[in-house]
Amino acid sequence: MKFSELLWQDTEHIFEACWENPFVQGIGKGELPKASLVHYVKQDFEYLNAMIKAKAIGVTKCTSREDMIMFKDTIDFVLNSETHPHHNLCEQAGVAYEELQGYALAPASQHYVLHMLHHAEKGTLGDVIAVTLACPWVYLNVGERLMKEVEPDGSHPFNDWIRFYGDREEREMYKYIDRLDELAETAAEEEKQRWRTLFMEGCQLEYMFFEDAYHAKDWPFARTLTGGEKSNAK
Ligand SMILES: Cc1ncc(C[n+]2csc(CCO)c2C)c(N)n1
Repeated sequence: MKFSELLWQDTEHIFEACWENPFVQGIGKGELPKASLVHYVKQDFEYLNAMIKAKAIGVTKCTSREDMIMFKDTIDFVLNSETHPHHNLCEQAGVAYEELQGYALAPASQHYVLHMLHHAEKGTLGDVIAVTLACPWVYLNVGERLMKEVEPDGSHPFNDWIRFYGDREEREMYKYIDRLDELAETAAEEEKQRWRTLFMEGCQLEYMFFEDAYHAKDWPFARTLTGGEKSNAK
């Protein structure tokens, strides 16, 4: 069995839970509360900044130009293209994108970001791939299922979001999967177990990201500092 098949076996139930999550189902139905959309974009803008940094750390773990290009292409993609689905959500929420940038992260997304950056910094090339792999894999899975089930057209409120993730060939993601499969062929058992854990945790964090966005779940108390300033404010 390929290593990536084992990853899928470990986490298929989490992919299923992501699909059934009310945020994803709400995208399909074209109905999501404004508060959920706003929370999602606020979190995701910062999450994507962290993803860019994690991939940049990935470059420092490479010994070949080919691997460097793989990370560089994702950085390009996140910087230049992944603003499209955000614009779609902002339009539906009736809020300017710029207004949702620069906020402090809520607990689960903060955990996701710190988890990703920590393991990218201290880990191997395989660790960087494993800790960032749930991100494209979950979105491709959800996007493809939405495409099939909803068959959205221009009149669907989240047509752009669904098509962005479900309607494009994810050659880039398969590069990471193939590379991790290749690394796994010669990796120590202990290292492979670590990659499985990192990927499984990434899938759980993807689920929590949808769940907390839907409920706009934030810190239990206002992030007010003595002196009255809010660190949550821009
Ligand atoms: C929480 C969260 N997870 C995944 C994505 C989707 N995504 C982010 S970067 C990227 C390319 C990296 O391989 C993809 C597919 C998102 N927007 N937000």
